[in-house]
Amino acid sequence: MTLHLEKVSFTYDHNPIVSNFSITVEKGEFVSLIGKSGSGKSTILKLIAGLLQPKTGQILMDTAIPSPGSFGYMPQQNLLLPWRTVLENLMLHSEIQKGNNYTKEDVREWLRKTGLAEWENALPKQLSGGMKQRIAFLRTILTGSEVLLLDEPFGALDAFTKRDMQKWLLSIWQELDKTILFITHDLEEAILLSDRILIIHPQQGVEELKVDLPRPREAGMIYTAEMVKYRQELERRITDGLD
Ligand SMILES: Nc1ncnc2c1ncn2[C@@H]1O[C@H](COP(=O)(O)OP(=O)(O)OP(=O)(O)O)[C@@H](O)[C@H]1O
Repeated sequence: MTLHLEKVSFTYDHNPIVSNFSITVEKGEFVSLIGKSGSGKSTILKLIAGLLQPKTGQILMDTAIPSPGSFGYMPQQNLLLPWRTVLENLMLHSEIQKGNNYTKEDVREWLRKTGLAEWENALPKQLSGGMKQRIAFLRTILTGSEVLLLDEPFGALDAFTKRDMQKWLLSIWQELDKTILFITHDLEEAILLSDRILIIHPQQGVEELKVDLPRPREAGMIYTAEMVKYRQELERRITDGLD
């Protein structure tokens, strides 16, 4: 299904944060949102997730109002419950989300597939930052939603862990056939992961850059001349704003 945001606007305390914002995201696309701090990226994801209501405009899946289960939202903080093991954290949606029943065995299968089986009984405090983000991402997948909304999932990780996570995420996404909207401040990350990058200009709108690099993407691509060209183009567009 195709996600449409049509002339969506939102204000906090009468301050316009998102103005007349329109985008279309096709099923299975990987789309990144970048823009200066405070440009409204997190607000846009929260509007799509249904955590905030647009003041005007509408959000549609094809032509219908999305159902509550359409989106899996991963906020900036991973929000794993500290008293629950990895397995118990991953069972959460099966326990609380009507119509989304999966078993512990299903979760174990996911943990095996994603190389995390040995962490099943660990508590969040025993996990590294990267490992916590992997579990939080798995939990987002287990919502069963077609569209995953990921708010800067790797922002707090060191460069090496980040590289591992990007590879891991791409390998899972290639299997999944899910749509991903991904916020990042890291231009290389946006280019390496995305089919398209949306550059958010506060109050002015959105620009788009299509990334025509072949898939599967390899980490080594960040050293290519093409990557440098995309990077320069992005930097220019973020800094210049819209005419
Ligand atoms: N709960 C809130 N109440 C009032 N203003 C808010 C609230 N949350 C965010 N804002 C304001 O809305 C604007 C957009 O915030 P948002 O978090 O969407 O930006 P962002 O582009 O995701 O920023 P960053 O890249 O720093 O995460 C900012 O000016 C912020 O101060």
